Amino acid sequence: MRAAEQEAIAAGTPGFTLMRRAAAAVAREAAAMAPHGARVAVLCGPGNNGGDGFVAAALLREAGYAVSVHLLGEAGRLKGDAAEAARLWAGPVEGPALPPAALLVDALFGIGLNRAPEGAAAAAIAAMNAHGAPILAVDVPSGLDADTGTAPGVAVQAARTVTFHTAKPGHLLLPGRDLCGALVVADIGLPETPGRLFRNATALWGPHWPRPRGHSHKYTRGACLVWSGPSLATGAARLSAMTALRAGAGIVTLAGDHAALTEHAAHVTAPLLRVAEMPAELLADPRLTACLIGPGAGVNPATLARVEQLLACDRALVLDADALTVLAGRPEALRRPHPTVLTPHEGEFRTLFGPLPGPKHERALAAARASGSVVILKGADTVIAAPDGRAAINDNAPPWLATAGSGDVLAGLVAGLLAQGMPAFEAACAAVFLHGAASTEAGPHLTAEDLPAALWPVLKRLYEAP
Ligand SMILES: NC(=O)C1=CN([C@@H]2O[C@H](COP(=O)(O)OP(=O)(O)OC[C@H]3O[C@@H](n4cnc5c(N)ncnc54)[C@H](OP(=O)(O)O)[C@@H]3O)[C@@H](O)[C@H]2O)[C@@H](O)CC1
Ligand SMILES: [K+]
Repeated sequence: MRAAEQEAIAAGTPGFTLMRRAAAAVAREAAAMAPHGARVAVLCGPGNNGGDGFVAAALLREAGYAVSVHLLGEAGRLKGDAAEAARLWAGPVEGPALPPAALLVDALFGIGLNRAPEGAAAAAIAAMNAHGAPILAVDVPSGLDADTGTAPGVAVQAARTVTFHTAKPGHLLLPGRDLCGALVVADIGLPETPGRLFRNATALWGPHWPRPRGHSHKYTRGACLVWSGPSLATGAARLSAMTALRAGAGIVTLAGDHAALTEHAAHVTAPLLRVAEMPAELLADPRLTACLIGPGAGVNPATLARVEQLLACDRALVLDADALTVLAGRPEALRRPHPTVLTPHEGEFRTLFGPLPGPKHERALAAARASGSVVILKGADTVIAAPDGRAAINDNAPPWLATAGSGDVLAGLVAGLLAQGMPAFEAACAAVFLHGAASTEAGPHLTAEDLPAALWPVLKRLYEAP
């Protein structure tokens, strides 16, 4: 953000012009939140976030709102663009105590927050939260660290946050995403800056989406092997297999012992069923393009032996659940010269990689580098990280996706896309995004069994997009 701002300024756009554009977006959002003419209280801080607040206040007053401006600190100590902004505000500048108002604009701290708010700053944030009016946060809810999504102390709970140019990690990672309320990203005319950290969206992986052609047959669409758990633990692999088929893999094989396959046979029709003791018995088939192991597998020496056999093969591989736990503390064992995707939740992640420091996307990146694998670190704010340094934060998962079996569906989705030759990072990002979109499609009270069906309309819409 700072680099984009510097580049724009160097190219001839004054910083104050950027501030005016930012403030115009703030005023636009405020007008959408408060009835025309209503009282709006704007709380400004000592830096340029406060500057945005001053300019927005002037614009809102011009538009007919009854605006009061409150400053934390002394007007005489404002510098640069913020000082210029304060001069634009012709009305009185009051202390931080807030009057009754229909809307509060939080322009206290933005991306310049550098420590936990204390004293008067903490009190001002607490007073905003206790006020009762909805809060529109400028750039970042004050107190939230835009780089990490964490709050070092007290933070504003906004109803809406308007940020500029692009979402920051703190808007997407929890608890930051919840503190933001609805997120609006406003264009302020900054140049595109090359980056390696993304918000997960169709544009990130759409160009790699595998589209079957007229001459496709089931084996050219990719063949996927899903290793089953034993009898009475087969449901997880079944969910994965059905989702891999739905994702477009031409053929999916469920493999395991006879008793397990008997259970599968009672439930599914499309997947092939193969009795096998070890994956190597099936890897001789050259048409097989991707394998998945872990759902329902069990944490035991047999699972470890099967995982090691699959790691040694030359197919794309997804390791989930128990297949990750059996490799506790040995991420280097995952290094292989073929596409590999790991799908740990926080507990499995810690077991495999140990405690890593830093925000979620940095921990996922460190794990991706340590394992040479694409890591999907699951949660309500799932992060996808690649060993080459790319990472994406996903924010489209509804809370009702937290249900038994949804992880098995995700693993199957990744495997189905890998089977079709999609590159690992893109396949992982697509799977996480579509998983969230399918849960939104299915709606509250979904069960994991609903997800493969809910994926169908979501996938069909992908093909309708230009
Ligand atoms: N970049 C861009 O392209 C654009 C940026 N724009 C806007 O500028 C904002 C960034 O402005 P910024 O850099 O001045 O930082 P900002 O968030 O105002 O905070 C710094 C001030 O807060 C203080 N302070 C910090 N923590 C504190 C604490 N815990 N408790 C108490 N004080 C604390 C800190 O004080 P100090 O550390 O010096 O004591 C300093 O005075 C950005 O979020 C966006 O709104 C737009 O106008 C358009 C284009
Ligand atoms: K703010």
